[in-house]
Amino acid sequence: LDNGLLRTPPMGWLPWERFRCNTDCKTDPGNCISENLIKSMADKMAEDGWKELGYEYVNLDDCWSAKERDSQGRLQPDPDRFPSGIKALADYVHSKGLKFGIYSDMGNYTCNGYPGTTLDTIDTDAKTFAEWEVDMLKLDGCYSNSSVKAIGYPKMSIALNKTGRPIAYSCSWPAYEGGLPPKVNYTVLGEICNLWRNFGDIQDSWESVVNIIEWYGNNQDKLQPAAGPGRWNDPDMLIIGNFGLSYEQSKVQMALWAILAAPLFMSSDLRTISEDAKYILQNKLLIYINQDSLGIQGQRIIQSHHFEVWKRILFNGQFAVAVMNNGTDGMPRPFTTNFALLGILDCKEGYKIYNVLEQMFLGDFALDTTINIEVTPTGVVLLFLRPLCSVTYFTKP
Ligand SMILES: OC[C@@H]1[C@H](O)[C@H](O)[C@@H](O)CN1C(=S)Nc1ccc(F)cc1
Repeated sequence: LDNGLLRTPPMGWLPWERFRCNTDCKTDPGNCISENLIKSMADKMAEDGWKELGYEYVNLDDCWSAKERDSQGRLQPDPDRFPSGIKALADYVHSKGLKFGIYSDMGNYTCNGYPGTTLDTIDTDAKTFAEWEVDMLKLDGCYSNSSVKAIGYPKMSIALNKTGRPIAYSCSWPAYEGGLPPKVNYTVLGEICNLWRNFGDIQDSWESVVNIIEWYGNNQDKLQPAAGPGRWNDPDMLIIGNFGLSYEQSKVQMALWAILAAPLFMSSDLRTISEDAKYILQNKLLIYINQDSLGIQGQRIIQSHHFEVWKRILFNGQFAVAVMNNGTDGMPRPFTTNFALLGILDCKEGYKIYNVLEQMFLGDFALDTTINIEVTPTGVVLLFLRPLCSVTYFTKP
C-alpha cells in the first residue's frame, strides 16, 4: 500500500503468541492483557536498546476490548484492564518515542469473541482508531465469509486513508483464503495493505517455524514477487525468548525472517527475556539485512538432503545467504559451496564474507575460492557478502 509507511518491514512487539487472551487480571495481574502490560513492554523497548535498533511498534492484539460497543456504537476497551482508555495508552507509548498499534477483526466477532468490525462499522472504527492516535491496525478475519472480506478489507483501507492519519495496515485476509492464487490476489493486496498474514498462526515450537519456512519456500514463486517496500508477506511473530525453541532454532527463525524481509514483531516477555535471546534479536547486522532498502524478499535456491540454502539480494551489490541444516542428527555438519553455486558472480574482485549470527568476519574471498562452513542440527549459518568491487552503485532507492 503506497501510504508512505513501512518502506522497510515493521519491527516491534505483539502480545499474542506469548500472552494470548489472558484476561484474568485478578489472579494473574502481571501477564493479563492490560494497559499495564503494554506500558511495561513500552518501557522495556525504550530502555533496553530495542527502540534504537528499530523495534518501534508496541501493539495490542485480540482481547483488548469490552464485550459491547458503547452507546454511540464505538469500540471501547475493557474498563477494568484499560481504565485509562486507549488514547491515554497511545499517548504513553508515543511519549516513549514508540508507535502504537491496535487489533480488530473484519467479521461479527474477533477470533476470541469480542466485538468485530462489520461492513457498517468500518468508517466508525477507522475514525475511532484515528482519534485514539493509533499508528497501525491489524485486521483479523474470523467470523466472516469470503465476500464480506473481499468488500471489507479494501473498504477499511480507504477508511483509514480518509482519516488523514498515517496508519499502517496489516491484513489477515489471505490467511483465511488459503494464502495462494487464484483465491488470493497479491496485486490487490499490495495496493490495499502494508503487510499480510497468509499462512497459519505461529505456535511456540520448532515444528511451527519449520512449517512456515517450508510453506514460504515451496510457494516462493507466488509469494516472493508480492513483497516490496510498503507491502510485505508476514510469516508471523518472532517466538525467540519463549519456551519452544532451542538457541540454534532461535537463530534459524531470526535468519530466515531476515532473508524473507519479514516483519519483526517479537512476542515474548521483554521483562524477563534471556541474554541469549536478546543477543539474537538485537543483532545489528541481521537487522540491517532485514531492513535492506531494496525490500526484495529472499528465495530458497538449493535443497539438498541435509541443507537448504536461501539467498537475498541486497542494496549496493550485497547479498545475504542462509544455510540451514534441518537435520536432527549428530554433530555440526560441514557444508561446502562456491560463488557459482550461489549464483553470486557480479563482482569480479570477490566478496568480504561475515558470519552474521556469530558476529565473525570470515575474510576476503576471491570468486574462485570455496566457502566452507559447519551448520549444527536444526541450526543455520547466515552469511553477509559485501562486494570488493570499486564500482559505484545507485544511491539508496
Ligand atoms: O484471536 C487472535 C489470534 C491472533 O491474532 C492470530 O495472530 C490471528 O491469526 C488469529 N488469532 C487466532 S487465535 N485465530 C485462530 C486460531 C485457531 C483457530 F482455530 C481459530 C482462530
